[in-house]
Amino acid sequence: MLNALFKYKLAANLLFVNLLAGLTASTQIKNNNMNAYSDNKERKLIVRFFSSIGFIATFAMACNAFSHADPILGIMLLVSAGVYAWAFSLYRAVEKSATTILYNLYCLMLYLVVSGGAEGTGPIWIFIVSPVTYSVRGLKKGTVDIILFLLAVIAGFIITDKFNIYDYQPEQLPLRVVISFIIVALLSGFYERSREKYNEKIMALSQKNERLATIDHLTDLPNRRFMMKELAELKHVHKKTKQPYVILLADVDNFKRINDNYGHDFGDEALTQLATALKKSIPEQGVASRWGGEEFLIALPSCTKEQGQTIAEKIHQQLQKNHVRMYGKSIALTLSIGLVESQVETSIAQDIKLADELLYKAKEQGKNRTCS
Ligand SMILES: Nc1nc2c(ncn2[C@@H]2O[C@H](COP(=O)(O)OP(=O)(O)OP(=O)(O)O)[C@@H](O)[C@H]2O)c(=O)[nH]1
Repeated sequence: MLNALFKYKLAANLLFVNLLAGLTASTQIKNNNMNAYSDNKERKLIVRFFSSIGFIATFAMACNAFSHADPILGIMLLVSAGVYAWAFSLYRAVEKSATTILYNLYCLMLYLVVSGGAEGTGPIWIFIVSPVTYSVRGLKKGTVDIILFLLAVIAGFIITDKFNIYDYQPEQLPLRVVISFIIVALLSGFYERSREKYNEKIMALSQKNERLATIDHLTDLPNRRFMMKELAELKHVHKKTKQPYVILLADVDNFKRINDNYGHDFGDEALTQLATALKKSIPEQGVASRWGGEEFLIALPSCTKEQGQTIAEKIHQQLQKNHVRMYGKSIALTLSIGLVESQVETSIAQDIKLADELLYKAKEQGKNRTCS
């Protein structure tokens, strides 16, 4: 009878551990999808999954304990099932829910160790602990928790032996359970470590791709795509707070001639040095972007038309002072700029169109100037 019970519990335990491994693996597959990556969402899913499984398992075990005339075990399991149900309801407070699930599990496991559970098979359940802990806590916190839990289990076995609370048969069972637990914990820890490393790599790759998608590779300035997002944000804030901002649309003068006279490489170098000069000339909260070709769009948050004109003037002066130098050749770049202060009632497209018109006015008026 005891043998059958032992096998049944062992099988149930294995099924449980495999289920947890499966869930962790499916989480990892989902995490591979860079667009859908969200640690927090996955964590919530894991915590909710564990609390529901915990509730179902402990509730079924409680019914079983009552039917086998073991009311104390039955009550303990019922209390535990109640705590799991409560943890499930804490879905949004994910940390609180995770801590509740874990410590409820530890208490129940320690009780099973000390009391022996049903006919001395209680300790078999402790193998659930390491995969649940790592999935919920992560590698570092999980390892600390598992070590503390293991020490408590060893203390539990010593206490049962010393005070004869439960007489384990065969006598070697506690030692074997502890050794197997350590092996399972090490394997789970190793798996969690590779999973975390893999996730870190994916996150780094995702950030790199995101950066590449928003940065112009020649000048290292944000690209047009990034600037469109920035402008949308500025317009949104402007509409809410009425705080003005300015856009400068700048075009390099006679750039075709520079390319023709000095070569394309020199032209590239000129654009790179121009980008550096722009970054130096604008305030820290300003954003200079490469709008396309030899055109640059600069956004100046919390800035009036007059302040924008001062900054545009600074840009003209900076370019006059710092010539582009390469292959022993040196030339002064000049820019024509269209300046627009954003209005609440205008759209981003309208602001850019107006800046473009003003830029061409600057070209018509003889270049190397700002029109607003
Ligand atoms: N070297 C280099 N040249 C570029 C790049 N992008 C655009 N250009 C060149 O910039 C030049 C722009 O010429 P235009 O549109 O005629 O303008 P411009 O010569 O500056 O004349 P204005 O705008 O009237 O002052 C073209 O010859 C493009 O090939 C780039 O990334 N590198």
